[in-house]
Amino acid sequence: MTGTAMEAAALGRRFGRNGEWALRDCTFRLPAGSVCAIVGPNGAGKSTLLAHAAGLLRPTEGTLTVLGTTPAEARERFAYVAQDKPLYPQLSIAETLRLGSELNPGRWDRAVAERIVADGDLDPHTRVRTLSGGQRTRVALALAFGKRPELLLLDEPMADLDPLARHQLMGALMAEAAEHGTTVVMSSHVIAELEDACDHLLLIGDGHVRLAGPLDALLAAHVLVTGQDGGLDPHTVVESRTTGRQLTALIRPDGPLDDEWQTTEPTLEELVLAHLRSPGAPVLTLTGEDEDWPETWGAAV
Ligand SMILES: Nc1ncnc2c1ncn2[C@@H]1O[C@H](COP(=O)(O)OP(=O)(O)OP(=O)(O)O)[C@@H](O)[C@H]1O
Repeated sequence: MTGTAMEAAALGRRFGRNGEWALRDCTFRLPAGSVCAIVGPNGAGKSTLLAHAAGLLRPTEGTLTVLGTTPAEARERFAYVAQDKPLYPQLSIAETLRLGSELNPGRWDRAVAERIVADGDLDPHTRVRTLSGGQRTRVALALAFGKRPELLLLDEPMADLDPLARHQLMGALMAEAAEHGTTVVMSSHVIAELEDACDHLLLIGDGHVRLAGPLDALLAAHVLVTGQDGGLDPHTVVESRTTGRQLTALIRPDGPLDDEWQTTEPTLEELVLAHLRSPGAPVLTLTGEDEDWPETWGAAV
């Protein structure tokens, strides 16, 4: 078993004594070195989860550890880029990076931070307050990368970047993860950009973990079936639609399928959209360490 980058056990968080639960009963484990996408609808709890991992919020119940310890103790070993990318507006980019270097003595990678800024054609003397949203994101990512963290926590990092910048920074992110074994955990609503980049998925809905595990295993545990509207027992149906007598469904097979079904493996987008449209579908958590998988077709828990 590889090391663990993040582990939640029955994690729950409510805002206010009688407030709604933003997260409830969340249990998952993320191996070190993985690149994990956190997806889910607006208000699902993605930012709340990342803020707990960054040590900015305390659980109401349960636990969340990062890099094998508490977020407070791991503080120097991870970097967190919040959704609103807070930076000091009065500083220039160069001063911002210098601050990054002073706050991270012994681990600051000046070259990597400066390269990310230069790739965006940004003049280091520009004041942060005059930058566009996407340019601020680039500086925030430069600060995070420069820290040379073991774990990068990114809350919708690509949301305000143009397609070219998004592609280039995503590439930089992947190269970083591959070269240094950095674990990356990022929330995103842009599913298409996650498919090639991520190897783990955490789908959160209404504060609960709905899908968790290695992407390959989660995809392989599902099948898109098309055929005459017949029974799908004993398989688990995540979502089904009928047009005339034709039925299309995303299922989790519980054994071999009848020959009359046409089957394909879903794309990540199909998997995520089907679960978003069917919030009542049973939870599926795969560890990737089940040796007899996929013969057992995964274990629904
Ligand atoms: N400081 C807070 N006080 C009260 N409720 C909060 C607070 N922060 C978040 N919440 C609530 O917790 C729930 C989860 O919010 P969160 O920001 O984690 O969702 P999200 O999945 O990141 O959403 P989005 O995709 O819109 O960014 C929401 O119902 C939200 O209203």
